[in-house]
Amino acid sequence: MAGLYLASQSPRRTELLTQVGIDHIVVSSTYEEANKGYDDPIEMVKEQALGKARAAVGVPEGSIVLGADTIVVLDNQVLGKPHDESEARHMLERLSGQVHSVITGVALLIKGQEIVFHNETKVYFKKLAPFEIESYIASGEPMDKAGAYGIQGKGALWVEKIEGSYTNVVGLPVEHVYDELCKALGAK
Ligand SMILES: Cc1cn([C@H]2C[C@H](O)[C@@H](COP(=O)(O)OP(=O)(O)OP(=O)(O)O)O2)c(=O)[nH]c1=O
Repeated sequence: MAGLYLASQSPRRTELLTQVGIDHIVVSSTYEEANKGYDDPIEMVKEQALGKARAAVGVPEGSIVLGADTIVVLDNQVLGKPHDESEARHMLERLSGQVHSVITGVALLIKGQEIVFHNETKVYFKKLAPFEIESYIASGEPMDKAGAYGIQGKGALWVEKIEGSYTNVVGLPVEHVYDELCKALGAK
């Protein structure tokens, strides 16, 4: 397989690819995310993923490039990464006791094609007490994560159940990525 370049600074995405044995090289992307101006959250994450992949830096000709973008959607409203603690508090208060979707858009640039898809997981959140929200924010965990929580960390305490892919919530639906890679490479 041609080399796979992951255009992402998310530690979770490289960990997930490593976990399942997909060799890759992490590179940066010059793409600037803009979460505004989209009516459809799915179109938004797909566009952002494609933008990140297209703007990958230092990728040799003929390589495979992967870009991804993850958001939380509650009542048709997009929750990205909180800018500060008060935004994180507000997000967690809104998620408390509710069901939301985590949507990841993925773009694969492979053999001259742009393959773009998404994956959606429903997450059922427990009701959070104010002291739980405060101690969670004080832990620092919410700050670099869409929706201000990490299911792979202390945020696991707030999740009652999920419907769909777990890895998708963490930031990259690796089983879906693997299927698309196999299809594109004619391996399956
Ligand atoms: C909901 C959820 C999100 N997240 C993370 C995954 C993503 O890293 C982040 C969403 O932000 P993204 O903008 O998708 O990604 P990023 O800025 O971290 O990295 P890059 O743009 O360079 O690819 O939220 C978790 O780690 N756990 C969770 O449970």
